[in-house]
Amino acid sequence: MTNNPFPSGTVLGYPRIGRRRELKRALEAFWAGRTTVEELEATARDLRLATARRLVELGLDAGSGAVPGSFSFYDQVLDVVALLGAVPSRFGRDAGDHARGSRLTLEEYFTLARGSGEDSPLEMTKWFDTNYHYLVPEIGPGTPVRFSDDRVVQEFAEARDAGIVTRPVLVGPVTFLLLSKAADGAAPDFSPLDRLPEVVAAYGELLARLAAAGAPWVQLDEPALVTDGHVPFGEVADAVRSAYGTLTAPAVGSGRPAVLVAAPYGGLQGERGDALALLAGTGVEGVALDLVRGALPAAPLPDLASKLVVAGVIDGHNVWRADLAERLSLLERVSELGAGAVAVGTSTSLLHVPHDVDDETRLDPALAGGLAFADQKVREVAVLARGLAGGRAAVADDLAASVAAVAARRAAAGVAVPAVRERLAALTGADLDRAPYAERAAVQRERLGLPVLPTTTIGSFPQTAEIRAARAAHARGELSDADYAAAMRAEVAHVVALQEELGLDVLVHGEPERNDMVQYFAERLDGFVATQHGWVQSYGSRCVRPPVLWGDVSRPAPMTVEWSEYAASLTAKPVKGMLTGPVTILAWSFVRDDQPLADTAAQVALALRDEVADLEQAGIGVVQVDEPALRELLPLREADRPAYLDWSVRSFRLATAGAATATQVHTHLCYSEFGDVIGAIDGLDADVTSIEAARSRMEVVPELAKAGYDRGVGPGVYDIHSPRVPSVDEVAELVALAAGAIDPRLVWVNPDCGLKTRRYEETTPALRHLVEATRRVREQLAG
Ligand SMILES: Nc1nc2c(c(=O)[nH]1)N[C@@H](CNc1ccc(C(=O)N[C@@H](CCC(=O)N[C@@H](CCC(=O)N[C@@H](CCC(=O)O)C(=O)O)C(=O)O)C(=O)O)cc1)CN2
Ligand code: MET
Ligand SMILES: [Zn+2]
Repeated sequence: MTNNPFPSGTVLGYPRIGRRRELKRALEAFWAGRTTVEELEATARDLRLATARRLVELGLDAGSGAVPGSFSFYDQVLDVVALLGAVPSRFGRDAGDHARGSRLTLEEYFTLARGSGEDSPLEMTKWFDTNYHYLVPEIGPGTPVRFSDDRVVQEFAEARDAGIVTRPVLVGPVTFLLLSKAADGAAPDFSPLDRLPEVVAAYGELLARLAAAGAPWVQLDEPALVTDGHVPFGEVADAVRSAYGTLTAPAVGSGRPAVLVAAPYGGLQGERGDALALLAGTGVEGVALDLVRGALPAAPLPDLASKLVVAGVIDGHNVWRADLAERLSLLERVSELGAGAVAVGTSTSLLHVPHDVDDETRLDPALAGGLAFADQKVREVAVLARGLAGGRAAVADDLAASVAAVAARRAAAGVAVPAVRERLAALTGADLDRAPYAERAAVQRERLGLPVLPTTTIGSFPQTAEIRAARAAHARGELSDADYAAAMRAEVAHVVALQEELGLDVLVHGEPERNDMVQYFAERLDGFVATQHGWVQSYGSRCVRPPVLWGDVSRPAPMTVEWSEYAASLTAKPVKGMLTGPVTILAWSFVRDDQPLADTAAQVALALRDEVADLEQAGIGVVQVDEPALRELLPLREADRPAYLDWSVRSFRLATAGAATATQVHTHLCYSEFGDVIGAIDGLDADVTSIEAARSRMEVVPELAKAGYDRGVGPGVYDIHSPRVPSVDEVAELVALAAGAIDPRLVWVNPDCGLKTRRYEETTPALRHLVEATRRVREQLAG
């Protein structure tokens, strides 16, 4: 190959939720039974075509496969489950349907994602180091696997008929199986990778059909290749050779599209092995490299001579406008690698960024000028592609404008605030330490007077339609500040009364006033700005609006005190103040890239430290600092992990170590495989840690005990991600299991996570069962 097939450049994927969250609304209307499946399909088709046309309008070629076909109704990993018909047996799919290779209905597809009745859905977990969640496939020796779904082909044909030749994007077979878990009941030595040949055969069938439909390219995403995971590199390498050897072998079918393997989220050349050399040695026609997170390969690779390299020089994961002159220099160095052709691309799919900065009419123009959301990034790609082909002179004005924008951002007022920097510089090790735990525990026991197995919740109570409507009306100016505050106080009073009635021990105010646990704080801290329309998909139809952390962070005024204080005034029981921790605030924001994350985290931590002090001043004796994203930011490469764990733990301690000995500090972690961070959990030095545990049947508790953890622990006793109400027996069994795995005096009883996405219909009985189950286990322990 000597010609660049994508002279306009390309992007690895594009947001699919819609500029105004059209897909979210269509999905939720369908799930609620308000619309038909035909209406949902029609909305999705309109969205796909509008997206393809927009990408062409922004500069991508319409005829070559430069436009990615990256739509999904729910999740791209679930899409491969559907492609393979790999439905776990508990969903009771008809074997005849599978044998005929018939497509899952959309209803069946959504049942896998959301469960139904007593059927729990597939587990959900974090997609690499992002705030996107995918559904975890369950693959056993007997799980059906065959080509079952031609949706990808239909979507290609639909765009083709509208005049746009797209490049279908799918998760690749190796990553799919590495992200799968072994189905329940599989032998201990079974690995999902054992099913690679059948999975690859199904992809082969898909490729043949895409070729027949006229697709010149297909993109297979293999981000697992940029991580140091639990499967040894040698096994991964064998899988890659086998999968891509088979898929590109001349013998397959009547033809196939050219294959582009994309490796977003990091570099392919790891300490355990070189996955770039590995891919270069296969028959794939192209490799897409993440040159934002990953380094440029140090030496030319002869095997690339016949291949396309898509150089991912535009950051798909953050929102800063690029210095295009500097990016063009990087592209010129990519050209020296000896590849057959170099096309300009993004480092990752644009799934992680909002649609369009131009929608943000309320942003300070100085800041807006430094931002690039998805649409701006497509334009950046197109400019670089013209620069690469035609030389710098061809795009001189664009280069100059980008350089000026980056310089202006760096120099803007508020980016470096001397008072914030001086405070940071004056910190010492003593600022990270509290009194020894034994001393704290004794004083806190005295102060709080809690029973054994204290019960509590993780913070939020249901965000009802009324709460959201009130906030929306307030934002539109239709509800005054005073009326909005009164409505939220009424909600707090209701939540406190409910907890009293249920008999919980440590109460919360319920967080009704928070639109989101990160955005709420960002809106109250200097150095951040929130967006109006900057929605990003988190999972399924759920979205977040990550704030932009652009400057030095400080706290102009207390952020949460009035709410906690009000809740405490309504009850004699302890009320837990509720803050989001520094690592999570960073992880769920778009963060400045001009200083180490550790420094940014420390600034956020200092603001939280002041908030903790103000809560204490107001008489609050228990403060929870949530760090659900602690595991999420864990670097994908082993070598980078110790430094991360060091700064992240320090930032949490900086936020909390100012607390008095008598103040009980809690933290909360969820969405985690905790094995890799057990040491860090201990290092946080919180008095109590609540942690997701129900789906894994408390297995984290013995792990903590084994690691010598000897402070309070609240393993979640029921999964809040499903509407299912757990029975008293079920909860009692889990509480007893936890109390048997660690000193029962350390055990707290709570749900797995906050209740904001649930309804009261489920929440009230579930918590009633939790309290009753705890009462039973207390009796057993006493007797
Ligand atoms: N940032 C973040 N990341 C996280 C989590 C989290 O809580 N926050 N939790 C984990 C799981 N992820 C989640 C992500 C989103 C939601 C979620 O519930 N999102 C809501 C939006 C939450 C929000 O921002 N709400 C705002 C805006 C709500 C809204 O859409 N309002 C309507 C108007 C409503 C009306 O008029 O009635 C509109 O703007 O159109 C508010 O309450 O103020 C949704 O998609 O529906 C839950 C979990 C991990 N990552
Ligand atoms: N305090 C927060 C809540 O209950 C913690 C959520 S962790 C994603 O919603
Ligand atoms: Zn949580």
